[in-house]
Amino acid sequence: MNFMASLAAAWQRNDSLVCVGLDPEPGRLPPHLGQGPAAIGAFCRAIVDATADQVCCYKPQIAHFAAQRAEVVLEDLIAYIHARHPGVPVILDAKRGDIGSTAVHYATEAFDRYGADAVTLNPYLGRDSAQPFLDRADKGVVLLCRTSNPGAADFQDLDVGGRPLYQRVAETIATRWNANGNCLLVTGATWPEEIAAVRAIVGDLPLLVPGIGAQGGDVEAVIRNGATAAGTGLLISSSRAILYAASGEDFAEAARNAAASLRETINRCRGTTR
Ligand SMILES: O=C(O)c1cc(=O)[nH]c(=O)n1[C@@H]1O[C@H](COP(=O)(O)O)[C@@H](O)[C@H]1O
Repeated sequence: MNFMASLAAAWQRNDSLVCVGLDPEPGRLPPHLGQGPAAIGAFCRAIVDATADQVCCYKPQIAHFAAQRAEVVLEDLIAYIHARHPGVPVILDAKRGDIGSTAVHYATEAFDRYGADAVTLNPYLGRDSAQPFLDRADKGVVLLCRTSNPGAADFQDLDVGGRPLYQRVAETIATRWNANGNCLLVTGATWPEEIAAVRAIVGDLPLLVPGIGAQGGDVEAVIRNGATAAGTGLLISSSRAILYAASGEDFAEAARNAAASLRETINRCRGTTR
């Protein structure tokens, strides 16, 4: 099944728009797990097993693994998710972006080495930098549009012919880069007005929305401004608020409760609470 179809199926099956970000931080692992790559693997597997029926996808962030020499742990983790929780897609958060001849290798890395179902990209270098990813029609290509961080406006809001750059990015990707129907955009939860502006431009194109939880984004505003008419179209991502809900031996149970609570809040806002 291609990425968009498995995402739609996961939205439906788990009645969830929650994306759990897998961002293991060495200083925040539960002490009883120890430290190092093996502890990172055990931590992430426990989080996944505790939350898999509450989510529509996972999003491991590559630097959190690579910085700890745990790339093999990341490979094994993505294989583990596919084997133990089939149908839950995995977005590799790598924010790649380079000239085409190098981008080919980044695409191979994300999809063939790591086995990710989708990957985040920075579109700054333009169409040819994204083409090796766009050509993988079965995979998702998640492009930064209006990011969640405080400095997002520095470049993304610059006026380009009467409209801010991020709106040009949204329009160009939705109308010209999405020939295979495999594009998504990143719009931070911390900027709800910008989410509404992007939604108005891109129709039902899915939006990855990080910034809930630790960054303080408002779930209700995200749903109001970003949900499609069908009440989906969003992957609402939270990492630290779920991963580090507790630091003791109950960390996985606490993560499950945090993910379930976010799912409930989202579903209340979109009116699908069962
Ligand atoms: O592409 C991303 O995932 C991303 C885009 C963005 O605009 N803001 C953003 O925070 N992220 C990522 O989403 C995660 C947010 O983590 P928390 O703030 O702990 O939920 C981090 O892994 C960020 O790298």
